[in-house]
Amino acid sequence: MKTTTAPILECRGIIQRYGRLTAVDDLSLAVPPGICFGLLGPNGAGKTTLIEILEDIIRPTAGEVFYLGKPRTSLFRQQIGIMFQQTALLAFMTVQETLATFHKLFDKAYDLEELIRLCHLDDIRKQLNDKISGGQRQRLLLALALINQPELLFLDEPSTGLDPQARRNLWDIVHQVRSQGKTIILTTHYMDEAQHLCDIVSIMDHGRIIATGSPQQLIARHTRGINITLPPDAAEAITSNAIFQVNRLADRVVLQVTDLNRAIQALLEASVDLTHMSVQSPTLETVFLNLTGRKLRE
Ligand SMILES: Nc1ncnc2c1ncn2[C@@H]1O[C@H](COP(=O)(O)OP(=O)(O)OP(=O)(O)O)[C@@H](O)[C@H]1O
Repeated sequence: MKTTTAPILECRGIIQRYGRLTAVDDLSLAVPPGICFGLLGPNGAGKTTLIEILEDIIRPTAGEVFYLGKPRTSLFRQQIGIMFQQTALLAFMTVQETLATFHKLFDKAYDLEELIRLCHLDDIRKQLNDKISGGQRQRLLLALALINQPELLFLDEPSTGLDPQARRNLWDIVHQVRSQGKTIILTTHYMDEAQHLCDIVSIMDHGRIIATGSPQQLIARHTRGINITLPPDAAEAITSNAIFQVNRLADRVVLQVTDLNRAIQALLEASVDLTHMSVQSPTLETVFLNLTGRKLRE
């Protein structure tokens, strides 16, 4: 028998208007508990607006939000964790003092030493907040978002501006939080971040959700299965047909194909220079390109 899990968070018919602009356009979604749910979309898609509505920071023009099947109460903000894109930290406080100050505010707070270990803050606990690196700051902000032991954690573009190593470090912690059974809702511009962290992804564009599924499901549903990449000036004579779907980007041409042998044969017959050809599996970026005709970051 198929069992369905009740969503931890659900919204129905959300509309957010700013004057004549509709930032969120009649949007509904349901997030099952215990997963990492990603909202992916280009600049201006409406991700931050939607997430701030879900966090109860903005009251929408129309629509309803339910937490654990019920309308949210005034306690909701104390029950969840939010890692904001920008948070001011007091420069004269150390990392440990900052954590201890917030720790005192909650009855059901995370064990401080455990939290410091989880977020890899041990080595910097005596450092002043304005003397820590970008990656260390994000880990501190994540620890602050977790301090009240929330079941639902919001991460708004958590790794923006971090170097690859700091991103990986943050992702490892997010994985651990997810493996503790917490539900995570994150927004990101980065396909690799969504692909790495998220069980379910919704792709948003122009205030609407245009596709939802696991990264693998979205890739299987919305791509041809194989990407051939060539330099931008190669394959000028190739147009979309039964063999190829052609996407010409500023820095490359991507040919999406289902049958690699047939595609390469067709390219050779058309005298296309394959010296700089590479073959990849499609990613969420390919999904986004196919659904919107645009790159994620244009
Ligand atoms: N307070 C506001 N007043 C007026 N317009 C707003 C306001 N907040 C957002 N917008 C507009 O709503 C649209 C959606 O913005 P939003 O920040 O939600 O998008 P986003 O997907 O989060 O983009 P980004 O990835 O750049 O953060 C944009 O056109 C934005 O300019």
